[in-house]
Formats: sequence, structure tokens, C-alpha cells
Amino acid sequence: MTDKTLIVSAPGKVILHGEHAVVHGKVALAVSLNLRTYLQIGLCSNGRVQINLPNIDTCLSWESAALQFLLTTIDADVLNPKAASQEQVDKLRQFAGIPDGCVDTRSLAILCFLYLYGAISASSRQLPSMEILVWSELPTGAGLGSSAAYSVCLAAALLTANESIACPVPEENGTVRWAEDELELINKWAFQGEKLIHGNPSGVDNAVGTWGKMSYHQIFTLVRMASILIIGPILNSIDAISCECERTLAAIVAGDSTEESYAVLEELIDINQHHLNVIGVGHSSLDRLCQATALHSLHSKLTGAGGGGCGITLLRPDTSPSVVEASKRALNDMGYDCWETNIGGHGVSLHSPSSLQRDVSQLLTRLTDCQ
Ligand SMILES: Nc1ncnc2c1ncn2[C@@H]1O[C@H](COP(=O)(O)OP(=O)(O)O)[C@@H](O)[C@H]1O
Ligand SMILES: C[C@@](O)(CCOP(=O)(O)O)CC(=O)O
Ligand SMILES: [Mg+2]
Repeated sequence: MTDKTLIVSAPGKVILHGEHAVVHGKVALAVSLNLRTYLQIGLCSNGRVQINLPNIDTCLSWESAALQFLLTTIDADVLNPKAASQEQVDKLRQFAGIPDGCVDTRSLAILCFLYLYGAISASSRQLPSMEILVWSELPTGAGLGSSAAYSVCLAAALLTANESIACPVPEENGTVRWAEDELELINKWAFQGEKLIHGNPSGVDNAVGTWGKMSYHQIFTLVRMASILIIGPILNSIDAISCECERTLAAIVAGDSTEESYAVLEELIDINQHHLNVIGVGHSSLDRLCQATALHSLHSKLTGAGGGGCGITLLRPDTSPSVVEASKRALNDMGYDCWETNIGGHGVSLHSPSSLQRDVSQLLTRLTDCQ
């Protein structure tokens, strides 16, 4: 058991194309964002387990003894992650006082923590006393993958703390990542956490949180439902959109872009936005967002689960800053928040404290002090 305080972080994601379709086995194109979730974990000897989640105004603490039931309830092999059974979920809910069917932000975050903590500790038959603090730059529940970043951070921190994976030492001012097989294990456990939050996730979000950069993802877990016959052609079209977008982006990255490349990207965004509305995951507020940016000749679509949440707008290299500013002003006036982000942030990482940006470091210190 490592006795150091560890700080890990994982990026959020944005799905360029393929949300929802990916759950039905189609291709999704997702990229990591430069907005991250940070987790600080410290092992202690006070016989307690504490988790502090300031983004959702939650701080809970239990006697380790009260958590012993986890070892009898969860019979997991740390190297072979598996999903929580319904019986296990029921026991965790009962323990945490979460009524059946309750899926509020706090309940889901606690269920996810309790399962990952119990399952990852089960092999060593020990429940370490620890303090965990999770803070995120990502909006919660808005389509930017905050749940996956949370699950990835928890999986990485808990696996490292109980030495199921190595604890690489970052250089001063530096960050390090784990070996590929260890990242695989982090990703698999994070996926089990995502299942508790999402029910039937595709696995795209946790893969981006783990590996970062761009992920071209196709998962062959076809969900059978009657309406799939009707929406099948739309899902196939979304699949083709993801593939065409990937080809166009690859050409841009390779320096083979033409005037037309960006026009293609814009057209793909418009078509997909219509498709997402047709399959019923749009929202009038997202339509208004698309209309507002269209007035400035910018193209937008919803991203993530939809039904509210975030939209993305493509800024071409030749989009003038005044157009960006004018669209942001218009959106702000309509009550939207805007983030100008970069894509391609690195995947889950372990930080030396001095490598953190000053504002993040100060915030973690402040939040630790008031625990
Ligand atoms: N920083 C955080 N602290 C605590 N819980 C979090 C945090 N970020 C995400 N979560 C959990 O993830 C859920 C949001 O996930 P989800 O609805 O999938 O939206 P998103 O698009 O942001 O992933 C929250 O309800 C909460 O349970
Ligand atoms: C709708 C979906 O494709 C993306 C959901 O993304 P988010 O949780 O809204 O960030 C579901 C999934 O891929 O698991
Ligand atoms: Mg999510």
C-alpha cells in the first residue's frame, strides 16, 4: 500500500460524431478536451474513509468497520473487472440510504465510488482508510464526459493506492502515465463505474478519459429494439458521417486540407444535427443554439447524450476573432455559457504537486484544508 498523497487527473471528452449511434454498434469519433477532473487521494490511519465531492456539494465519511460488508458483498478479482450485479447495487443503495430508482447526481457518484472502492479492495481483503477529494473543471451532466473522467480518476487512484498497478514517480514539475496494460485495467474498471452512472454506456467516454487524444471507436454490442428497424438507416448514415469526418480530419492533420475540407466538416455537422433530432435526442435549446451560430455562418450540433447539455461549434482557422466574439456575445445574451476549448488533452495521468497549474493547486489545497 503506497503511503503517499497522489494526484491524478483525466480529461473530459467531446463527441464530434456518433453519439447514441455508438451504443448500437456504429462508429463514434471522440476527442479529449483540455478540461480535466482532478482527484487527490491520501491514505490515512484514522480508520475512516472520506470522499469529498465539492462540485456536487457532497462530503461523506464512514468508519472503515462500517464498510466491511463490502468485502462479503463484492467478490471481485481486481485483474478481471466485472459489473456490479443487481443484488450488489441493492446492498450499496441500502447502505448509502439511496431509495430504489433514485438517480440524482449525488446518489450515482456515491454508488460508483462504493462499488469501485469495494471491488478494487476485494482481492486484498483489506479496506484501506483514505481521504479522497475530486474536483472538476468540467460541467457535470452536460455531455462532456464528467462521469467518465470521475470513474477513470477513481479507478486509477484506487488501483495505484492498493498496488494493483505501479505507482510511477513523476519528475518534479512533471506528469507520468501508466504502462499500456495498466491503462487497459484502469479503463476496464472505469467502464464498470460508468455502468453504474449510465446503465448502458458504449465505453467511448472512459476510453477517451484513459487514453486521451482522438478515439475512433466501434463497439459491437448491438442493442435490440423494435425501433432499430426504423432508425437503422439513420444510424448507418451517422456511421458514414463519423468515417467521413475522420478521413477529412486526417487530411487536415496531414497538411492535405483544401478550402473544401472545412466545408465538408460543416456539412457533416449540419446533417448529423438533423439526424439527432430525428432520433429524438435533440432539444429546442440546442436548436436555438444552432440557429444563433448559423447567423454568424458557424455550424453547430449537440454533443453527448443531448436532450439539453452541450453543443459544439466548429471554428475554422479562417474564422475571424470578431465573429467568434460576436457569436459568444449572442449566446451569452441568450443565457448560454461558452467554453473556447482545445482538443487532444492527454489521458489519465499522475501529477507531481508542482506540475499542477497554480489555480488548480491552490484550489485543491483550499478544499483539503476545509475538509
Ligand atoms: N466532479 C464530480 N464529482 C462528483 N460526481 C461527479 C463529478 N463529475 C461527474 N460526476 C458524476 O457523473 C454524473 C454525470 O454524468 P452524466 O450524466 O453521464 O453526464 P456527463 O455528460 O457529464 O458525463 C453525475 O451525476 C455524478 O454522479
Ligand atoms: C449518448 C452517448 O453516446 C454519449 C453520452 O455522453 P455524455 O454522458 O452525455 O457525456 C452514450 C454512450 O456512448 O455511452
Ligand atoms: Mg457521462
